[in-house]
Amino acid sequence: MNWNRQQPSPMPHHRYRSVFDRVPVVPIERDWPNRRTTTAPLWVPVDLRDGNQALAEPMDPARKRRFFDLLVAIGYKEVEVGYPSASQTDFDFVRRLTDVPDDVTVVVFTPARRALIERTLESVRDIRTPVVVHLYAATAPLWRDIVLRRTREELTDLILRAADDILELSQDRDNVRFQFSPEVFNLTEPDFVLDLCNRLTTRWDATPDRPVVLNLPATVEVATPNVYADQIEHMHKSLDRRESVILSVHPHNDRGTGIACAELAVLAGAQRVEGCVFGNGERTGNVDLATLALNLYTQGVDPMIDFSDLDHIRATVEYCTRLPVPARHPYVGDLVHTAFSGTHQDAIRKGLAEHTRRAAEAGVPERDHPWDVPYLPIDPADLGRTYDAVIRVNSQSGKGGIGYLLHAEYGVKLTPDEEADFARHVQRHTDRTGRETTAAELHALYQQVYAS
Ligand SMILES: CC(=O)SCCNC(=O)CCNC(=O)[C@H](O)C(C)(C)COP(=O)(O)OP(=O)(O)OC[C@H]1O[C@@H](n2cnc3c(N)ncnc32)[C@H](O)[C@@H]1OP(=O)(O)O
Ligand SMILES: CC(C)C(=O)C(=O)O
Repeated sequence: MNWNRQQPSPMPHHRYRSVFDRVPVVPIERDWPNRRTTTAPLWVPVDLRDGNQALAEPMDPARKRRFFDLLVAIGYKEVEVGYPSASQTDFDFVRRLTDVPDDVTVVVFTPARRALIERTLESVRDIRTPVVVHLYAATAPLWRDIVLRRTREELTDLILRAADDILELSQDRDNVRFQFSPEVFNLTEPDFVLDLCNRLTTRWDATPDRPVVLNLPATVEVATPNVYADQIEHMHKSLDRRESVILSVHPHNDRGTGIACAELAVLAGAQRVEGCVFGNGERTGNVDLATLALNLYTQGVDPMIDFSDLDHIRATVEYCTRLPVPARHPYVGDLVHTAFSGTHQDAIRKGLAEHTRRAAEAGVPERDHPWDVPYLPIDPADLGRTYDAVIRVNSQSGKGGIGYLLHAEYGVKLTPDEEADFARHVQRHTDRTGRETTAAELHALYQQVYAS
């Protein structure tokens, strides 16, 4: 019997090439599949630069400042604050950042052009706290050939001259460190990008006390995450002065696997991750730092960032970016802690009751007891949320969810037989209306049905 009846699609897939035909992927003895992540990497939000450049209306200074203050308040210790040579707004915002806490590093982003480097360094002239000057240039062949129109040698020359300019213009500034990003690292020949990175750490004289950040972006995501992990592990194992380099990654999300790329890259040796708090950024966005942090949290690892008031963080980010967070967004979306379906509701209800029972038995507050509730990978209360939205009723629901809601909202406790009977009435009602039934409507229906 032929169970596979799929037909070739009419779409011209022959126009596209596998990543393995676009860039040499060095075969490596990979260690990353056997590793575990037990500590948080250094997080660097780039919302004020990469996120900002993706907005139809870039943030005004007030919005930028509000975003910056939020990032610092929740625990980020390094923040990319802008592209100061891009606009007067960006420049002025950075110029005014003279009250940054001592333990927070600001990163400023610049292309490899002397005049723009001068402007960038001018923007941080009065900042006494740590500063990273972040130089970027595209290194992948497609960009070299058609955008920059330079050979490998010419591009190396351009980048090293820019590195020298940065060195010269910051020579009396002890608080300045350096970062380089070979843009579209993931489509760049490994020998070329390795050579370039090594030349930069030599030129900038990277030391353990004054490490250079080498940030290897998947500027446009083009491969499955294991390929990116291999590329990162190759660099991790091959770079000169490794102990004087902070190896950083900067995934985008074109294939929807930015999170996986970052997680595997950390296993592969990356120490630092750049992204945006809820994944804003060019096209499908930068990697989502909130999801990455909370993924760690749900493995029992301290993310080192405080997401315990997630709705406040979300409201601030939505205000600053003018972009709504979708209902299904991991951890923070309106519907991510909600079950409409009957068997899930039943499991959650039993799981919550069992959680309460076990905590009491152990003699610890419920908020301290290990969390193990079916279908809820995280306790909504840990994110500052209530259990109000955990169960909602429509035609997909069953007696368990209906009973839970009536009890939780109105203190009406039904016996199992009563629940089963009332659920039949609710089912008829939800089938007829086709809508969700609120707790209030449920209660009204209950009173109507059992009035006498
Ligand atoms: C992956 C990333 O996120 S990279 C960051 C992208 N972000 C931004 O572009 C936002 C801010 N940018 C800007 O405000 C402007 O692009 C500026 C001020 C930097 C430059 O503006 P303009 O001088 O008008 O140039 P334009 O925007 O057209 O950029 C194209 C030029 O930059 C060159 N260029 C591109 N990247 C780089 C780089 N990293 N270093 C040096 N030159 C570069 C291109 O080759 C091109 O030069 P050409 O005109 O000689 O062909
Ligand atoms: C140049 C860098 C860091 C970048 O924004 C990207 O490649 O997406």
